[in-house]
Amino acid sequence: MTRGAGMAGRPVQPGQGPAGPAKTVPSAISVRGLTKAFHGRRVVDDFDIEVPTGAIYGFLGPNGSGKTTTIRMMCGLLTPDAGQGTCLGFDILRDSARIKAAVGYMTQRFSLYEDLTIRENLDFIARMYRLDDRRGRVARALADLGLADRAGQLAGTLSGGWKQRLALAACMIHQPRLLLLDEPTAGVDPKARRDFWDEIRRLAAQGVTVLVSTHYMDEAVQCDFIAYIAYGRKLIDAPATEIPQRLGLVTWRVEGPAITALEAELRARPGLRQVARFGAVLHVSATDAGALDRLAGEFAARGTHRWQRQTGGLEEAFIWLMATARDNFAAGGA
Ligand SMILES: Nc1ncnc2c1ncn2[C@@H]1O[C@H](COP(=O)(O)OP(=O)(O)OP(=O)(O)O)[C@@H](O)[C@H]1O
Repeated sequence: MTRGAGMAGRPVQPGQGPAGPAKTVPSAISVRGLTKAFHGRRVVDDFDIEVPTGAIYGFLGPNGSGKTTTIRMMCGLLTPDAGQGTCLGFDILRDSARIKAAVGYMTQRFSLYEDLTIRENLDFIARMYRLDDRRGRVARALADLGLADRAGQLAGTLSGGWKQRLALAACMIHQPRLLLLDEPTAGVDPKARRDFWDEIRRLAAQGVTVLVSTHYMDEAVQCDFIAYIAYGRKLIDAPATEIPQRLGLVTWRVEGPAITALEAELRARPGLRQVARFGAVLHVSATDAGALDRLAGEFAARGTHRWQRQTGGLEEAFIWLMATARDNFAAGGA
């Protein structure tokens, strides 16, 4: 699935063969068999992926599962022990300098100068990249992200949400075609999160491909595709909307009085199931549809609560995945 109909017919990238009219857009990333070991321990194992141009691709998984290492290898920032592929049409093993020049990287921590103004920070980054028309680029970056009115403000005095906007503006100033986001909205208020993701969607619609490494549901639900990684292996890789179905997750929605007491009772019942609270409603999910349907039937027969079977959503799937995985730092392996 390629986001943004306007993308069709973009020229084929170098290394992908001759550009002809109306060619389909090549994948932004196409890698096979990526493997990496540190100190004899394999932290990424035989990783394959195709990332469509303009997609927002989420990388989920427990701490230490290999998400960052995988992303760094795909973008030519780290050399794999084995495997091959292309990123933005460049060979990940041979052309890492060209890939790096086309990638914007937004880390979790604010890494700009707090005692420089917004404009000075952007100008500094533009100098680092030795960009032409610095003044124009900085002005456009300020305007695009709604920062023009605040250009003279010291970066250190900005709120979390504005700092994040500035960080995004800074990592887009060289107009990268691939954006790497590492838990980009951690610790940012909900309104700023939404604004941030609106901006990311706008960039994706223009053809910027976005890779997001995250532990947060709010960020996962913004992604078009999700790859779930544990112990260095990709366990699931699918369009976000298909993830619940891939897990085989069935969900019952429960409404009614004294929902907290019911939640406790359901949690106390043996069997592998998930009870997630969404306000005054419970979502009870499991992969064993038969067992869950019997449980729902038994509780519904009491007549105290309304039980409705529904298709599992990404929220339930995300909670399921994160709950079943432990941190992977201590994982053994070859
Ligand atoms: N340069 C390195 N040298 C040695 N070990 C490393 C190095 N980089 C990563 N590791 C180890 O590789 C494993 C995978 O790390 P990685 O950062 O890729 O995981 P992650 O899924 O991104 O984790 P997190 O969600 O905590 O950021 C971890 O056990 C980590 O300690």
